[in-house]
Formats: sequence, C-alpha cells, structure tokens
Amino acid sequence: MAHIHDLAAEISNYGANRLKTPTPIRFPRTPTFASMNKPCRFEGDVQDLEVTGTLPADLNGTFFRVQPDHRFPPLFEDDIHFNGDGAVSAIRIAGGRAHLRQRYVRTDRFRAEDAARRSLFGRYRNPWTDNESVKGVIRTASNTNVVFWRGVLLAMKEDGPPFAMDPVTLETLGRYDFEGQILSPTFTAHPKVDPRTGEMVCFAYEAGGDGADCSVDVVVWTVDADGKKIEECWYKAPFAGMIHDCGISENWVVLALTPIKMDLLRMKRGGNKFAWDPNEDQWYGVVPRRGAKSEDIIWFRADNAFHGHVAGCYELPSGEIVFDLTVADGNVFFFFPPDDNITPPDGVAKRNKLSSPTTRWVFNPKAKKSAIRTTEAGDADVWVADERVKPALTWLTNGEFSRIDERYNTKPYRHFWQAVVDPTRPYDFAKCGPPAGGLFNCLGHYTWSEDNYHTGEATTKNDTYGLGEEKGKFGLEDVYFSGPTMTFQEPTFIPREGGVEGEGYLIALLNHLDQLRNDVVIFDAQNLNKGPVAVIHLPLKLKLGLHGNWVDHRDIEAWQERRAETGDVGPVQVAKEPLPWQKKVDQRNHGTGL
Ligand SMILES: C=Cc1ccc(O)c(OC)c1
Ligand SMILES: [Fe+2]
Repeated sequence: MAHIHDLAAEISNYGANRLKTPTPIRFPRTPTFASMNKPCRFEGDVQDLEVTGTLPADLNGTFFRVQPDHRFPPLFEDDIHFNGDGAVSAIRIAGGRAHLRQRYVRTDRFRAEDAARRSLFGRYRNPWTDNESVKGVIRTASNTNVVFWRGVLLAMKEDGPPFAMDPVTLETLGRYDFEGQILSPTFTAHPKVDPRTGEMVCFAYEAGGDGADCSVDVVVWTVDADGKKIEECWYKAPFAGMIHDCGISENWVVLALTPIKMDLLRMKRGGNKFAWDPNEDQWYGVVPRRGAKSEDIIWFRADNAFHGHVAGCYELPSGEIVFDLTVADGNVFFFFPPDDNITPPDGVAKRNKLSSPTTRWVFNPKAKKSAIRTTEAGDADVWVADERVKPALTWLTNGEFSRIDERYNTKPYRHFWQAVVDPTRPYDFAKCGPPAGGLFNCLGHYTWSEDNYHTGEATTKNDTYGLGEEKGKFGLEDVYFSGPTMTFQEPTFIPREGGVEGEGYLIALLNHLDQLRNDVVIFDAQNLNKGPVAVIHLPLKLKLGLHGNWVDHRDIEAWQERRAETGDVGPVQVAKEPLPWQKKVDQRNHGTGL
C-alpha cells in the first residue's frame, strides 16, 4: 500500500469540474492553486520582522495591499485567481521596525461561506452558478484594492460595493455605502483622489440593475473631502465590457473600456462572465467632472487591444487631455478566451507573445461626435467620436501596474514606476517552474523626457507626438533586476514629506519562487538600479496580490481622533439596509413563497 504522502497528489474532491465533497479540505490541483498561488489563508500578526539593511528612519506608516486567497476550495475545479476571497496584508513600519498583520475581509460572501464552512458561490461574477442558499447575497470578494478614505480602509472589487475595515486592527466594520449616498450594485476598485481638492472621483459599470445582468449603465460620482456626494451622472456604454481603471484631469474623467464582453446567455448556461473579443475596438469614455449630463459623454475608439493600468492624466494648455496607460496587444486575461459562438475560432488572430508598452493618448473633449443606437442601450443614445483615435506616443516599456507620485494626480507628471517583464534576463526554470502571474522580474522607474513632460505652463512641442518605436526615445529608464528566482508584485510610491515629485521610496512585495516565501523591498524611488535600501523578510508565503497603497501613520491618527465618539466626524457609519437590488430579490422570494 502506498504511503499516505504519496497518495496526496492523486486524491481529488472534484468530478466533472464540480466540488463533490467539501471535506476534507483539498484545493484543486491546477496551476491557479500552485506555486506562489497556493492558498495562504493565514490570519494573524508577526511582530518585529527580520530586516536586512536599514529601514529609513523617516518611514512611519503602513503599506496595505490585498490578495485573492480562497477561504474554501471553490465550487468549480477550474476556478480562477480573481475569484478568491480578499485577504488584506498590512506592513506597519515605524521606528526602524516592521510588523505584519493579515486578515480576510469579512464580506457578506465570506460570512455566508464561513457559516456554512464551505464554498457556496460559484464562478467569477456569475450568480447562476451559485448555491441556491446565497441568492440575493452580495457576491463581491473585495480582493482588488485597499484605499484609505476618511479614516477607514476600503477593500474594493469592481463587482460590488466596498467594505470598510479598521486600518489598525483590520477588523471589517461592514459594507460601506458612503453614509447611504451610493447604493449601486457595483463600484470600482480604482477610485482617484484629486490632491488639490481632496475629492474622490469614482465610477461603476454594470451598475444599472443587480450588478450581474450585463447592463451597459455606467455611473461617475464625486465625493468631496467632507464625504458628501457632490456629483453623479449616468451614462451608456457601447457594449457590456470591463472598465477596470480610469484617469482624472482637472476637468475630465477618462474611462477605459476593454473589449472583454459579458454575455447573459453564456452566464445562464454556467459559462464565463467575460470573453475576449479580438474583433472589438478598445474604447475611451470622456466625461466632465462637474455638472455633467448623460449626453456629455464622448466615446473614442481605437484598434483592438487590452488595457492595463493608468499612470497619469492631465490637460494640455490646448484643453486636450493626456491619458497614459499600458496597453497590451492581445488578451491578457487568458482565462476569458473568445466565445466560439460569437467569435469563430478561425477568425482569431494568433498571438504568441504580448507586448505591453506605455501608451499616451491625447483626447480632444470637444471632438465631433454622433449618437448611435445599440440593442443594450435601448432608446438611449451612445455618443461616439466621429474620428477614430491613434496613440500619440508608444514608449516600449514592457510592464504593468504603473504607479505615480499621486500628489500629481490631475497634473503633468514626470515619473512613473512599473513591475517590468524582461525576458532577456536569466530565469531559473528548473528551480521555479513557470513564473506564476507573469515574469515581472524587474522594477522600473521611468522619467519622461523634457519633450514629453508637460508642465502646463511651457508650450508643447507637437513634433514629439508620433509613433516612435525606439526604446528609450521618450525618457529615461532606471531598472532593478531581482535575480533568476524572484519576481515582483505591484510597486507603490511613498512620497518624502516636503519633497518634490518622485522624491521618496518605492515599496513592493518580492516573490521568492524557489523558496515560496515573500520579502518586502524598499528602494530609493529614483535609484532603483542601486538595489533596495531595506528588505523586510516575511516568514511565510503570501499570494500574488493586486493593488496596495501607503498610508502615513499621522493620517491614521488624525482620523482616529476625528472618528472618536467625541470627534468632529464621529464613528464611521456602515450600511444599515440591504441594497435596492437585494430588496427586489426578497420581494420576489416572498411572492413565490420561498
Ligand atoms: C487586474 C484586474 C482585475 C480586474 C477585475 C477583477 O475582478 C480583478 O480581481 C482581482 C482584477
Ligand atoms: Fe487594477
């Protein structure tokens, strides 16, 4: 008889792709749950982490980041990383010491599954694959971003509302509806704060119904620095696709609509929510930040491509909008392949290797536009620019997760940072296997050249706009290569108090793919090539996360005072009532005696 350890690899809880038994706990033996992405599921605290180098004495704050991390084995064996429960890590740095705290976000989804001690929610953003018992329960896993807002940490995923956590204890306080002001079924994971006004500009897509009906309704809000919703306007998108990130300039919001499309029939059949459409354009919706009306939107379209994350967005003296983001030349989300019923397989262009340059668009918000009608938008107009757009500039950086010094949101900026893919560097495949999540083996610091840096006062040399293909033509590159057994997660910029743009530190998680363990690395943000100034060693493996942010501890303390019972703002109020779409589900269930 085989030894019990030899059997482990052969035993599966799945048959025909379905979870057959919730116990004993066994995750699928698929790449989604292997290597760096083996479930972590750790909740706890580690005080006084080991450090190599010296933690800068002026650092007093917390690096918050979030990872998808399935609490239970999923209902479907082929489940995807993006469907994991949000687990928030907080790296608290002060007085030259560092500490780790990690907690799951107690979403409604988490609580329902925790009570049942098994998974109940099915495929990514497809409620037709759920257990009947969770009908009407908010499905979001809050696994994409953690944003500090007016004293609370908001854990966000674009398929549902944010959940508020205490930034010190990481206790989940509850669903956050902005004190009853925002009741949409969905909410972005990429809100943007205007450093000049303190406003948060946010949006939602698939926002018109229950958040799972493939609606083309898009909404953009502004919440002011005092927490009051001061702007709200609803728009129609040309199709039900994904709008993951946005940019804000002083007067405009730019929404990037990516050609991965939802399909309700496919969902009802138990299939994927999204499918890549290689025949669809990439679109950019431009709307005014103030006093907008639904017909003010202008959708610009360009050749098919896949959006990454936004670096900067600002206006030129001409009134045109500069919008910079990485744009890949194929389907980055391989787990949402084209739908054979919609895109015949032989019509799909074969792409063997994706390139992901930093792409600059210059949009004229006054461009001529025409109304089109679509089945999805019904009687409503969809406003589309008459002329297609082309990139103003394509800088052949090859990375993702662009970040800037966010004190320069809405303004001309000079610096950005990315997790960089450099396939020419050595990689130890024997020790590491395929690099889970992508070969982000470098961190890059990019500085736009004089010609491509628009201070807002200086006039622009228009001749620098052109389709240059040459690497390095558009600015300077400062890169650090981690080594053949390591990759990076998204970097976050930490500004130095009183410093100019880009002066400060860069913090990121480092994946040791051979040891299956993580470090936290801190660099001088302008000298990545010199290597980290400090490395914090975590005694465990986290998972591949999405986004993170640094919060200065003085901000947390100031808000603790304001949010005390006796403070001028008072304790945060979490949602007290179900969302409007949930109330309708309740009524339906009463009607049928359920
Ligand atoms: C990176 C983008 C992205 C887009 C949608 C998601 O649901 C998500 O979950 C972690 C991540
Ligand atoms: Fe993102």
